[in-house]
Amino acid sequence: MTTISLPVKPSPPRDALVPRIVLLGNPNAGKTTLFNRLTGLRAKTANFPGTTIERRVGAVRVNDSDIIIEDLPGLYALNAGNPEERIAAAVLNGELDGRPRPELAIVVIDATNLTRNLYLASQARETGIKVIVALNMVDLVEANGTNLDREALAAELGAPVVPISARSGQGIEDLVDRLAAEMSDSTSETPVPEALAACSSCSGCPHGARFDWAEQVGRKVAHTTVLPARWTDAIDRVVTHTLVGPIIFAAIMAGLFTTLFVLADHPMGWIEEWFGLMGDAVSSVFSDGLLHSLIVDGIIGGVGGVVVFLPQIVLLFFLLSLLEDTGYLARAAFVMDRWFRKLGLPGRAFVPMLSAHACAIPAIMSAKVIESKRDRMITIMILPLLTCAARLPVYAMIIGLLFPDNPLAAGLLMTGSYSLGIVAALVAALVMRHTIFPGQPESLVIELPTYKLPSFRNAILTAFDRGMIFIRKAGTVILAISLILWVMATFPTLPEDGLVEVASAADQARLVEIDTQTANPAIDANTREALEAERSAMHSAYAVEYSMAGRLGKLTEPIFAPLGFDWKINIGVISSFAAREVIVSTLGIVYGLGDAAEDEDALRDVLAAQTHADGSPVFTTALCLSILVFYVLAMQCLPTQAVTKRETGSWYWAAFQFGYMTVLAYTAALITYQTVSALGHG
Ligand SMILES: Nc1nc2c(ncn2[C@@H]2O[C@H](COP(=O)(O)OP(=O)(O)OP(=O)(O)O)[C@@H](O)[C@H]2O)c(=O)[nH]1
Ligand SMILES: [Mg+2]
Repeated sequence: MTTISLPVKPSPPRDALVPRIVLLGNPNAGKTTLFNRLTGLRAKTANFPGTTIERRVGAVRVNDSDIIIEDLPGLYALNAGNPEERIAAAVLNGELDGRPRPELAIVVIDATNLTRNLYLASQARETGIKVIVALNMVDLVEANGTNLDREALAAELGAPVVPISARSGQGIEDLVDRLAAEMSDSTSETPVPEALAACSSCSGCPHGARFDWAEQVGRKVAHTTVLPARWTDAIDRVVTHTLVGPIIFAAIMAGLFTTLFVLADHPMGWIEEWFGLMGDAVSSVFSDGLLHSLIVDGIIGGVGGVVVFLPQIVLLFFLLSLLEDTGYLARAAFVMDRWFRKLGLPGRAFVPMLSAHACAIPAIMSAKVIESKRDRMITIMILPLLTCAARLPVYAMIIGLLFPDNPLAAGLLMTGSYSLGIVAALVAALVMRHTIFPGQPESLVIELPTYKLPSFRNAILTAFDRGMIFIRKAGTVILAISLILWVMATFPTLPEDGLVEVASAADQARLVEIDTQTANPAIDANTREALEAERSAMHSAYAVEYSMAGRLGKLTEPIFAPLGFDWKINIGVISSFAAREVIVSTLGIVYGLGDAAEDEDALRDVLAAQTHADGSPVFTTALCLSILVFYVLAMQCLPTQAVTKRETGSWYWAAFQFGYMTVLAYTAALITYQTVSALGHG
C-alpha cells in the first residue's frame, strides 16, 4: 500500500485585500475621483451627495510596491449614527470583520467647503491613525480668488497637507510622495495639537466646540482676496425658485425623456431584430418540437422581451449621470423637496421616481441616495406603481382596441394611464407615511455643489455599470422566470391527435374540413400551407388551454369575473405576474394567432373580432378600461421583486409590495368595470 502525499497548496493570505490606506471625507469631497486617480481602477463618481455606498478597494503604487487602498463612503462625522458613518468609523477603529486598523487615512477635504470638512478631519486626527490631508478642488478655490494657507492648516491639524485637484491630476504626485514618506516612517503617531486635544476633551458640548474650532481655523486659513459676485448665484435664484424651479425642472426632464425615447428607439429595434435572427437560426437547426419551443419561445423570447429595454436603461443612466455632474440635480432635489415633503416623500425620491418611468429595477437600485431608511422604504414600495416601459406594449394594445382611429383620444388615455400611476404612487406614499412608516421625511441637508462641466467618461462608466447589472439580472432571474412560464404554458402537452377531442363543436367541424381538403393531392401549395398554418394555430390555442397555465386561467375565473376577465384573459394576466408585457404575446397565442402575434395590428383585429356565444363583443369599453387600470397598478414583474428583496434585505417587503399593489389593482379594476358597465358600455 502506498501513501500519496499531496503537495499542500499554500492558500493566498486571507488579508490580501485588507486596506492599509483608506480614503476618508465628506460626501462629494472627491474621494472616488482621487481613488480612481491613485489606483486606475474604475468607480462611480457622482455629484449627488452620498452615492458611494459600496466600498471600493484598489492598489496604489508606493515605494515600488502595491499598497491596498480603500474608498470609504462619504460621511460628515465619525460619531453620528447613519450606516455609512458607522461603517467608516468601524474601519478606522479596526472593528470591522476583525480587520486590523488601517495604517493611514487620506482625509479628502473639499477646499471650497473648508469649515464643514474640517470637522471630520479633526475627528480623524483623534483616531490615532496617521493622517494626510488632501486639500482637494484647489482648482475651484483658485478660480474663486481664494488663497489657502497650507502651512497654517498643517500646523492646526498637526498633519501634512497636500493641495490637489483630483479631477485634473494636479498635485497627485506630491500626494504619492507624501504617502511614500509616511508609509516608510515607522514612528507611529504625531501628537494631536493642543487646541484639538482640548476640543475633544471638552465634555460640555463636544460638537459646538469642534464647530467653533473648525470655523476659526477656516477663517485663519482661507483668505479671499476679492469677493467676486458669483454668476452662479443668479442662476441658483432662478432654478431654485418656488414656482419657476419646478417648471424648469419639468422642462429639463421632458427634454431628457424625449431624448431618451428617440435615441433608444433604434437600438431597441436592433435588439429585437437580433433576437429574431437568433430565433431563426435556432429554427434552422432544430425542427419544430419541444426543444425548439424551449429555446425559441422560452429562452430567446422570454429574455429577449426584457433585454429590449437595455438601451433605455443604459441611456437613462448616461443622461442622468451627465445631469448629475453639472450640479443641477442637487438644485432640483432642493426644489422638489418642498413639494414632496408635503406628500411624505423626501426630495431625493424624485430621481428614482423618474427612473421608474423607464424601469422599476434601476429605480429601486438608485433609491440608495435616500439616506433615511424609512424614506427609502416608502420610495421603494411605491416605485413600481409608476408606468415603466414594459407597460407600454400593454397600454398600446388596449388603447388601440378602444380608439383605433382617434389619435387624440388615444393620446389622452395614454396620458391618463401615466397620471393614474403617478397619483397612485403619491397617495400610497401618503398612506404609508401615516401608517407603517410614520414620521416626517428627513430634511434635506444638501449643499449646492458648484456647477461643473459634466464628464462623459464618468457617464459612460455609470451607464455601463448599470447596464451590466441589468444584463446579469436578465441572465439569471429573468431567464429562470421565462423557463418556468414556458413550462406552465407547455405542459401537459396536447398530443397532435388530441386536438379533435378538446376542440369545440364548431372547431371540430372546421378541423374535419381542413383534413379533407389537405388530403386532396390536387390542391395547390399555397392553399395547403394556409390550411396547415390554420390547423397549427388552432392547435397552439388549444394547447395553451390544455396546459397548466390554461387550467389555472379557468380555475381563477371566479376571482377575475367581477373585473370582466374571462379565462383567456386570465391566462394573460397570470403569466403577466412574471413580466407584464408577456400578456401581449400570450393573448396572441391564446387567440390562435401563432407567429402573427408579433404583429400589433393583426392582434388588435383578432381581439376586436372576438365575440361571446350570443354575438356580443368580448372587448367592450368596460373590459378594456378594466384591464388597463389593472395593468397600471398591479405588481407584475418578478425581477423587480427580486431587486426589492435585495435592496430592502427581506422577502417580507417584496411580498408586502406585491400584496398591496395587487389589492389596489384588483379593487380599482373592479370599480372601473362595474361603473363603466353600469353606464351602459359593458
Ligand atoms: N473641479 C473639481 N471637481 C472635482 C475635483 N475632485 C472631484 N471633483 C468632482 O466632484 C464631484 C464629486 O466627486 P466624487 O469623487 O464622486 O466624490 P466622493 O467624495 O467620492 O463622493 P461620495 O462618494 O458621494 O461621498 C464629481 O463631480 C467630481 O468630478 C477637483 O479636484 N476639482
Ligand atoms: Mg465616492
